[in-house]
Amino acid sequence: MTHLATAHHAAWPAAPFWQRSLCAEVARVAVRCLYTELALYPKPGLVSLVDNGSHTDMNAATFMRSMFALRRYFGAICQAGIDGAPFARLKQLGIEAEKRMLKATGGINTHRGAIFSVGLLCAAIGRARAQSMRLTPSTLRAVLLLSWGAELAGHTAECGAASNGLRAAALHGASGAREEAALGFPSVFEVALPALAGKLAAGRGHYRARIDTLFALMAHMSDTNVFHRAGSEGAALVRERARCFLDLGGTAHPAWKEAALHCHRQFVARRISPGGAADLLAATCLVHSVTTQPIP
Ligand SMILES: CC(C)(COP(=O)(O)OP(=O)(O)OC[C@H]1O[C@@H](n2cnc3c(N)ncnc32)[C@H](O[C@H]2O[C@H](COP(=O)(O)OP(=O)(O)OP(=O)(O)O)[C@@H](O)[C@H]2O)[C@@H]1O)[C@@H](O)C(=O)NCCC(=O)NCCS
Ligand SMILES: Nc1ncnc2[nH]cnc12
Repeated sequence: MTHLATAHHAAWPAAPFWQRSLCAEVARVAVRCLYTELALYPKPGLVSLVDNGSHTDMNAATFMRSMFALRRYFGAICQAGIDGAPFARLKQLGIEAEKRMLKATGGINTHRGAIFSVGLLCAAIGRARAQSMRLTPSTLRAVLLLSWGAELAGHTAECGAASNGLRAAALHGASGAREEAALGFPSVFEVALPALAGKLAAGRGHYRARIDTLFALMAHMSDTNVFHRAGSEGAALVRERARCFLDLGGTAHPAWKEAALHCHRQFVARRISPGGAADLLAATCLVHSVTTQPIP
């Protein structure tokens, strides 16, 4: 049994064995997906094991410390889903996780969005399994919205909160993580997951399929990180460059890596960092993993 599973089993001795096993596995897969995202390269503007992208305040080690700090959170929020916990409980777990993230990173925001998006999907996995539902993309999306859709809709207009995402919404009319969740993660279930599954089915391999999926997310979604850092012009550039990459065949093009590296340099020169797309890539990999590979 992995260290994480042992630790999880020790943390929740009261839960039935199947719940402890599920939560330990979901936590393992969630952290693996965050690492998969970090390790992917080239990833325009984003931190990887190769360089820090558009960031001066964080690097791969910062993200690794953050992932380690979150290793139990994803299991705990999956357990909350199993228990049928209300949104308020999920939010409490997320806020506690944010504090652990900030302590581990010295105050740097590496995964606030992932704590929210990946956390919610871990809760949906737990809820679906507690109701003996097969883990399919449609059942996970339905469980998410049926269980917490009303509260997520209310969360989009949280008054009093100050955040880059809410400022981007006010300044640019951008939608962000809140709206994405309230709609049941359309960028994941309607764009990224079909892209990932399609590229894998086409024999593209996991590495290139993930690159194409990241560009599909950048071409489609409203990323408040981009609006916050580079305004509407920056957001338009991200969409245009991503669509151009995909229109030329994505990673099927023989010079795809040079094109992606050029895009990376362009974004770094403008301090553009599509952190939301990075989070939803990790979320997509999580959903793909649990819906295509049986969880013990
Ligand atoms: C719901 C919250 C995430 C709050 O959202 P809000 O938009 O109000 O606040 P932000 O602080 O701006 O967080 C949004 C983060 O979500 C990611 N994101 C952006 N657009 C989207 C999108 N369309 N869909 C999904 N996710 C999106 C993105 O997160 C990633 O980027 C951050 C790192 O990049 P960086 O540029 O460094 O970001 P900053 O440090 O903010 O900017 P600089 O100062 O460096 O320039 C990192 O967070 C990545 O994860 C956005 O940043 C959430 O805070 C909330 O309400 N939580 C409640 C508790 C909870 O989580 N509960 C769990 C279950 S309910
Ligand atoms: N690799 C990454 N670089 C910058 N911001 C991110 N947010 C989530 N993953 C990220």
